[in-house]
Amino acid sequence: MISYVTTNDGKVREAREYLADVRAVDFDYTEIQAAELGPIAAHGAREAFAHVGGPVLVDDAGLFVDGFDGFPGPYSAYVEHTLGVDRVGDIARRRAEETGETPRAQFRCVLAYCDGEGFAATPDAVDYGDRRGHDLSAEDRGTASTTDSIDAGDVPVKLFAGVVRGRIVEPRGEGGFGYDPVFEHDGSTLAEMSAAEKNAISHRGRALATFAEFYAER
Ligand SMILES: O=P(O)(O)OP(=O)(O)OP(=O)(O)OC[C@H]1O[C@@H](n2cnc3c(O)ncnc32)[C@H](O)[C@@H]1O
Repeated sequence: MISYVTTNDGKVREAREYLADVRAVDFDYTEIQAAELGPIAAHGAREAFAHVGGPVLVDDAGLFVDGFDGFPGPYSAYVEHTLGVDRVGDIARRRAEETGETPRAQFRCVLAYCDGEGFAATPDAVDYGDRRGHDLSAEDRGTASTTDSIDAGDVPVKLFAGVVRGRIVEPRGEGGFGYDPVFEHDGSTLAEMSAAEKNAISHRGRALATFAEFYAER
């Protein structure tokens, strides 16, 4: 049984489509300040593992707007709760109008898995999947996933990353959660998609699919 450690029900709904053997655990782990999602998720996974005492998955995600050098990125939750999704969308679109650029963005998700055991390969560098995402950016249709491991610190953690590219639009749709209404991928906002449609292309869906493969073999 894996404990999916989050306070966000939307994440758990999406995770259940990939993992039968999962329970939601509402544990508020420390979110360290970092420019990237990987270290935040890894730190959270170690803390959650110490709390739960069994296999845990911590999910750190964010919206990275191209014209803002990736902001709000790791601060997406804070910005959602302070500015709000609609205002983030307004600002991104207004800036794009001024510069004549398309308001491109990407969602990234990093899942950090920890079960107290080691992993076979543990390279130092953590790849969040954005390189591959950028390769596909021309049509705003790219999705990608990667895996990596980091063993800095006492307990090994394995990371699974996913990315989806798209553009910021006026809010549309009732589904999903968070920034989904203002993020369009291939003609639909994520909030206009069913959970299965979103999972098929989303940052979290890619990361979960890669994790599910790994877990099935473990
Ligand atoms: O930390 P936990 O408890 O898991 O829950 P959280 O909602 O605070 O999650 P994050 O720290 O990962 O913050 C991510 C922010 O990005 C948003 N977000 C994450 N995944 C998303 C998705 O698939 N679609 C839209 N918004 C998403 C989410 O609403 C938050 O504002």
